[in-house]
Amino acid sequence: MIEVKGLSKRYGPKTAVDGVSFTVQPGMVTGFLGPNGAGKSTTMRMIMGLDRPTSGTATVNGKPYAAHRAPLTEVGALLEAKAIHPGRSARNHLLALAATHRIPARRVDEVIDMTGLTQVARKRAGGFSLGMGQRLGIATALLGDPRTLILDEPVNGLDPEGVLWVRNLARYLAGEGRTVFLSSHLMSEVALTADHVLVIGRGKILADAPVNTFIDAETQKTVLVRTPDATRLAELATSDGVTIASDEPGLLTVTGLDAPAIGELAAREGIVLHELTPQTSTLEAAYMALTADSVEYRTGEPGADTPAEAAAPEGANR
Ligand SMILES: Nc1ncnc2c1ncn2[C@@H]1O[C@H](COP(=O)(O)OP(=O)(O)OP(=O)(O)O)[C@@H](O)[C@H]1O
Repeated sequence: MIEVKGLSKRYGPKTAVDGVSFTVQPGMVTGFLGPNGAGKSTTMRMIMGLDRPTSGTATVNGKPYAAHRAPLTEVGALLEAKAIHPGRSARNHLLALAATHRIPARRVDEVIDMTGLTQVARKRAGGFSLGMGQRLGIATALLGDPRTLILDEPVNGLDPEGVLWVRNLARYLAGEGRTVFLSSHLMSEVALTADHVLVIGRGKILADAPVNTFIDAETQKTVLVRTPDATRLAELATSDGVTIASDEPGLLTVTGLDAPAIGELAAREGIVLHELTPQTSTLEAAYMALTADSVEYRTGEPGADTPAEAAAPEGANR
């Protein structure tokens, strides 16, 4: 379990993390989402004792990281900065780490096997592709068979097979009762992997909820209706709290009424329906709705009149 209380980090005038409190529970995968520069990596680094908080506390399995006598068996982390000697082989890197943490050498071969690195384990890590480097980072995180895993962008650089592997691994580890905390920019991936999401924007926690609760809270349910009598149905369905949009003749997107209510209204009025489809909202839509005001680095719309907004400097936010 990870417990963070009132955690803040300031870099000079910049507040990277602003008094965040949350708990990451064992037995599930928690996704950590937020726009670029929102404070995800800084938060994870403070949990791992790599950055000193300006204020607040972070504990893993009940203690600050540095207070654990055998930290690698408590927490395994994949963080962005790679601390591996480029001339060393992956196996030797893991063996050296195992030796200094009293982890048996056979565990090195286990994690090499688990992460699919067997073919390249004796090659210089300096020649590794981004994906192989990620696998080695995950192997390093798993080395101590830790109860808690912190993975910053674990699918970065992985091919589709690698992405699927990380998803299955994260779910498997959570299924064993471990705490799995991972950040990702890939919303569809987080939707498939995580049970719970924490959303951070400009250093503050914006949401802390089960994935489905978060999606329901941040998005409006819509129903797609196809009918040759669209104008009449739209007139009959319009009331307080109901909005109807029509992007093409005969097609309505209804917000504020569910599919059974629309179907029953149509039946009462003798209106023929060709399609009645509840639209499922996505994690991406919920995330976009929530973080719209928290984006630090915003790009202009393609084809918009003012393309100069791309990579706007800090402080130029709206
Ligand atoms: N060492 C540092 N010195 C100064 N500012 C920093 C430092 N590290 C991070 N920051 C700033 O703190 C803020 C949070 O950065 P952080 O890397 O935690 O965000 P993030 O959510 O991980 O972003 P990304 O998704 O782009 O990785 C950013 O504005 C960043 O520029």
